[in-house]
Amino acid sequence: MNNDELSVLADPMFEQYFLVSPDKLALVYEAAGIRPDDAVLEVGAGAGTVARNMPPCKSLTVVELDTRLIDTLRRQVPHATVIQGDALRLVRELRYDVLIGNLPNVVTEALVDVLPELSFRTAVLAAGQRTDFDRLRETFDVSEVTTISGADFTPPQPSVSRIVRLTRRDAHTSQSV
Ligand SMILES: C[S@@+](CC[C@H](N)C(=O)[O-])C[C@H]1O[C@@H](n2cnc3c(N)ncnc32)[C@H](O)[C@@H]1O
Repeated sequence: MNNDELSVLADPMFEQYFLVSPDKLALVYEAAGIRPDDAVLEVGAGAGTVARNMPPCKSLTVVELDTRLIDTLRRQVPHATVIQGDALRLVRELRYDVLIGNLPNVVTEALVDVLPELSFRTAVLAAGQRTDFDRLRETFDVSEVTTISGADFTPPQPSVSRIVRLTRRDAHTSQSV
């Protein structure tokens, strides 16, 4: 799927900017630390530009709210389980080791509130400059991976987002023992 086709699909009402920068995608995959036996969940999967090159894993599930994008996701990521629905509900219902998300900022804010209740190992999330991750530091190691904006996306995203990595502290401890 080329950039013109992605631009036609994008709906600003849903803050649909699709991450296409190979360099930034590589940083997302590296930060996620996906292992071959991991179940991976991507929320707000858009047109599948992140999911289509996800590193090998046991299973890949992608969630997207916009019904218009579901057929595109099925075509772009044929090996994934594609679910149409609300990420805020599905993150609680599904089981996964790694969570990846680039949701609208208001949805990410709500997602951050529920993260401590969930049982994933690592999350890599795009977030606005104002999203406060400090409240998660008791439960997670929090680090900023990079920023994404402008031509990293198709169509270009006017604002700057941060890519933030969260690793559960107890998962970190058990790996290093
Ligand atoms: C900025 S786009 C990112 C798409 C893709 N992850 C990427 O980086 O190319 C955000 C996506 O989240 C979807 N979205 C918005 N609210 C959502 C929700 N509550 N649950 C699931 N997806 C949602 C939008 O339809 C849109 O496709």
